[in-house]
This record gives sequence, structure tokens and C-alpha cells, in this order.
Amino acid sequence: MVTVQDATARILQALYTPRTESIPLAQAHGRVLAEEIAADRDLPPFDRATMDGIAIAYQAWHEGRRTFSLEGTQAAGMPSHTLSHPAHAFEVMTGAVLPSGTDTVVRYEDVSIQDNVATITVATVERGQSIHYQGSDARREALLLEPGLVLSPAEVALLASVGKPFVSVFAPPRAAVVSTGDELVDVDETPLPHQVRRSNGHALVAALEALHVTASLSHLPDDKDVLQAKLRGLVEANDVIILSGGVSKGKFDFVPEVLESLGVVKHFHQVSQRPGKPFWFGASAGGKTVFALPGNPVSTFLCFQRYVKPWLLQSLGVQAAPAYAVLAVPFSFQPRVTYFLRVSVRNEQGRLMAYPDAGGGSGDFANLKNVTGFLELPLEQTQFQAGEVFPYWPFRG
Ligand SMILES: Nc1nc2c(c(=O)[nH]1)N[C@H]1C(S)=C(S)[C@@H](COP(=O)(O)OP(=O)(O)OC[C@H]3O[C@@H](n4cnc5c(N)ncnc54)[C@H](O)[C@@H]3O)O[C@H]1N2
Ligand code: MOO
Ligand SMILES: [Mg+2]
Repeated sequence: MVTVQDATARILQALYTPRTESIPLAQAHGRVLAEEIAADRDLPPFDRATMDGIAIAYQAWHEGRRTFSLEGTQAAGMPSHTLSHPAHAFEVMTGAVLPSGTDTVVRYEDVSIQDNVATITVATVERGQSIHYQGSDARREALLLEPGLVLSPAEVALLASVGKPFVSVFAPPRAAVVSTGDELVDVDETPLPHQVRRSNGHALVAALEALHVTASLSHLPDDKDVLQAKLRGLVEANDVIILSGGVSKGKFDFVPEVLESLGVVKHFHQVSQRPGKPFWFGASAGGKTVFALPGNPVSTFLCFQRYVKPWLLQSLGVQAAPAYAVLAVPFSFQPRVTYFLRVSVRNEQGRLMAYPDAGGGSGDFANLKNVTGFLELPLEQTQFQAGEVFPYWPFRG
């Protein structure tokens, strides 16, 4: 038996090394960047007018000039015009290059124009106003993005602006989800009175999909020989296998011994936690990682969120900040194990307040629909006060 902390440390020592792949920008959202992205030009690439109005030479204003003959219009997308006389001005549009010879933009609202002469109608004009200067956001060749970043729409914009129609991202691992159990039938089957429909595998595949990992799904019986034959092939063909069921003390819980017979070395079996105590974790010499999660549905689900997801993210170099929430009401829990309390978290004036809805044990997965995640209550404590802050493992959003 290991603690949650030991289990976490051992899992995070067994990261896999992802391959990289080049994907179109349109598919980049949510993927993890695998290359450094530098500015290919200054950002912005030229002195850019930020208001529609007129561009003047400030010195003329400073010397008392208020009326300016207009030489023409500098539209966005046109090469820079040049002012021929400091007492003149250009009309200039937002997004246009500042005409050379000018250094200040006065917006239309502060100007009146008649007979091609603009008169400034406000009392103050600052030198350089309403200009977004070349290179003021980033210089050419400046590092903008680093590997390990989960690409949001904001970075998609940046990638587009530096001319990246394709981007290098970390490829997801080849992943297989395997549920086990003779009592379980498929979703589209009608269970006999002693059977139940299997759900864990579907939940795991969906949870992986949310992380851009497409996993195969299979179901195996509680039969040592079948498990051995099928798991051998799955371990060979994948980087990570996530099993559910067959890891506890039952007469038909063959998963750990079968995995070891296939050369998957046990890193731990059993964690001092609830739910999910019978969790088994191992890796093969060939760098294959196996999470054998306890079959009770809430245990399977919790172990994925608490262990598999961080393993995957860290393998991709993602530095995910831990989340915390405030226990909203007192709670007590007796055995000295880490307790993952089901909670519904609400943001109350900027504080994430966690309201327990513990449910009816680790078989009660219907209750997961009421909650937003798990609060990790440490094994050192049995009484937990309202207002105490604990790690929080959300599974929504
Ligand atoms: N003598 C002991 N018995 C048990 C212990 C123990 O320490 N000593 N631990 C209990 C705990 S905690 C858990 S969790 C379960 C884990 O058992 P297994 O990993 O061996 O899982 P199974 O026995 O195969 O199944 C348990 C339970 O979950 C249901 N299940 C499994 N897979 C699915 C699925 N894909 N979809 C829906 N439901 C599933 C299964 O029908 C069982 O009801 O062991 C305790 N026993
Ligand atoms: O993990 Mo078990 O599900 O604690 O009951
Ligand atoms: Mg069992």
C-alpha cells in the first residue's frame, strides 16, 4: 500500500515521451505546442494608426498651427505616403501605416474638415497619440510561445499572425481502454437480471477524448487466458493501457498477475485512498504504461481524473497549476486514508466554495451528475472545518 503522494510521484516518474506531429492551424485549438514560436516580424510590423482621423507633424501643432491642408488619404493596406510639407496633413484610417513625415494622429471627432482643410477643434494634442508603434508588442525574432502550452484561441491568433499555417504539436499516445468483468454487457444489449451494462469504458474513452486522445475500447471477460492473450497484443500496440476492474481481492480478479506475466512491472498496488484503494500501476521495459483502475465506477472515474490525466498532461510538458477549493461546510471522515469527497463547487465572490454531496459509495455513479469534482481531503485529518482549503480535481469544463 502506498500513499496518494507516493502513488503520484511514481506515476509522474513514468512519463512517456511523446512524438510530435504537424497539424493545420484550424485543428490547433486545445492541442499542446511542441515548437518554439518566434515573431517573424516586429509586432506590430509598422507604426499603425489606432484611430480614423488625420495624421500631422506634431511640431506644427506645437508652434501654434491649428489648420492643415489635406494631401490625401492613407488607407489601411496601402504603402506609406509621405507628407510634402509640415503644415499639411493626411487623412488616415485605423490600421493604416502612419504616413512618413507625420508622428501624431488626431481622431475625426476632434477635427472639422471643410474644403480639404482640417481644423483641430480640441485644446490638447499629445505627441505620438493614437499610434501603435512598430515592435512595441514584440520585436522580430522574440520568443512568443514555448512548447508545453495548451493552445487557446488567443494563441491561434498569434500563430496566424506570425505565418504558421501548420504547427508542430505533441501527438497523443496510442491508447487502449479495456474494461473487464463477466457481469457486464454492452450498451445496446438487454441485461439479464444478474447483469449490468458496462459504463466505465465509455466514460474513460470520453475523458480521453476531452484531452484529444482517441482510444480504442475493448471488453474482456474475467478469464486469465483470454486476458493474457488479448492484453499482450494491446500492450504491444499501445503506449498506454487503461483498464477497469479485476484488480481487487476477488477470486476472478486476475488483472495484476496477468499484467506481470506479460512483463509489465508493478510500481504499486493499492493506495491509501477512498475510493480507488485497489488501484494498480505498472510499466513495461518498452516504456508502456498501464493504469489498472478499480472497477467500481466512481473509483475508475476518480483515478482517471486524479492520476491518468496529470500523467498525460505532464508527459506532454503541460505545467498544469493545481486547483484548490474551500470546503463550504464542516465534514468528517474516519479511516486514515486520503478521502476524495464529491463536491459541487460554486464561485462565490471569487472564492471557489465546495459543497459536499458524498453519494452512496463508490458504486453510486449516478450521483456524479450532481457534482463538479473531487476535494482531496488529506489522510492526516479526520475532521475538516468549513473554510479550509484543499486540492480540488474538477471534471467539468
Ligand atoms: N475483500 C475485498 N474486497 C474488495 C476490496 C478489498 O479491499 N477487499 N476492495 C473493494 C474496492 S475498494 C473496490 S473499488 C472494488 C474493486 O474491484 P475490482 O477492481 O476488482 O473490480 P470488479 O470486481 O471487476 O468490479 C467492481 C464493481 O464495479 C463494477 N464494474 C466494473 N467494471 C464496470 C464497468 N465497466 N461498468 C460498470 N460497472 C463496472 C462491477 O460490476 C462491480 O460491481 O473491490 C472491492 N472489493
Ligand atoms: O475504490 Mo473502492 O470503490 O473504495 O469502493
Ligand atoms: Mg473485483
